[in-house]
Amino acid sequence: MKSAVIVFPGSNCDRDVAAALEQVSGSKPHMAFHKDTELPEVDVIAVPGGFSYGDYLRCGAMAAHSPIMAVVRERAAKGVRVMGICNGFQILTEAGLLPGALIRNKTLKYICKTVDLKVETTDSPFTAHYQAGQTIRIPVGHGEGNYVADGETLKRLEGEGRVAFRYVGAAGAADAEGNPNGAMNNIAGILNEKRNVLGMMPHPERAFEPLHGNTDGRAFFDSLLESLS
Ligand SMILES: NC(=O)CC[C@H](N)C(=O)O
Repeated sequence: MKSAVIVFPGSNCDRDVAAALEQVSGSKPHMAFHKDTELPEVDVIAVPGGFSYGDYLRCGAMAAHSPIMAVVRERAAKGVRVMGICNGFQILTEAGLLPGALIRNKTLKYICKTVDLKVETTDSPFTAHYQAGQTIRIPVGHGEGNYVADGETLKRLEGEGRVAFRYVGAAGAADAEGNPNGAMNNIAGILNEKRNVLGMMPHPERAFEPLHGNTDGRAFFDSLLESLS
């Protein structure tokens, strides 16, 4: 599995996601800079978390217009798997690669904690290694993770099984109690129509190896590897 990680000024999860990709695939990801206008042939592109361009004007708004994103858009259209984690999810929505938007958390506070997520679909190259309906624990760290979309978009996401992960309460049911940011329909992660682009606010790369205290994110990367074999 060949991969690339996009590095913006202010990215801070680029190395974490690169470490997970390297461990799972055995090959070092190509680290691409925001100003680059080319990428080597890769199977997977990671748009990592962080504070690209200092989160001005909105999280992800400026990064979405950086030169490398034209290449990411092109590759996504060709079916390359593109994952946006946290700030990466914000960038992919700002770039129009995923529908909806991420606005400020309902508490107006930055939230950093581990949350329960329900795996809503295993029909994607990012989630095939989980069990449908499985509850996993993954860390979040964001100020603008509140997913919003118009009614028509939500209906399509739900109807087409494109909600990948949902925040759940302690009992494993989708509910407001487990939802840290106020996201509509408790949405934590979504897929595009072709299911090769995924965005999620929680960080699977922060729950990847035993040293992290939790390995529930590992299956995310294993799914990608397996989808390519
Ligand atoms: N960890 C992150 O990617 C943070 C995302 C973004 N800067 C926010 O605060 O919402």
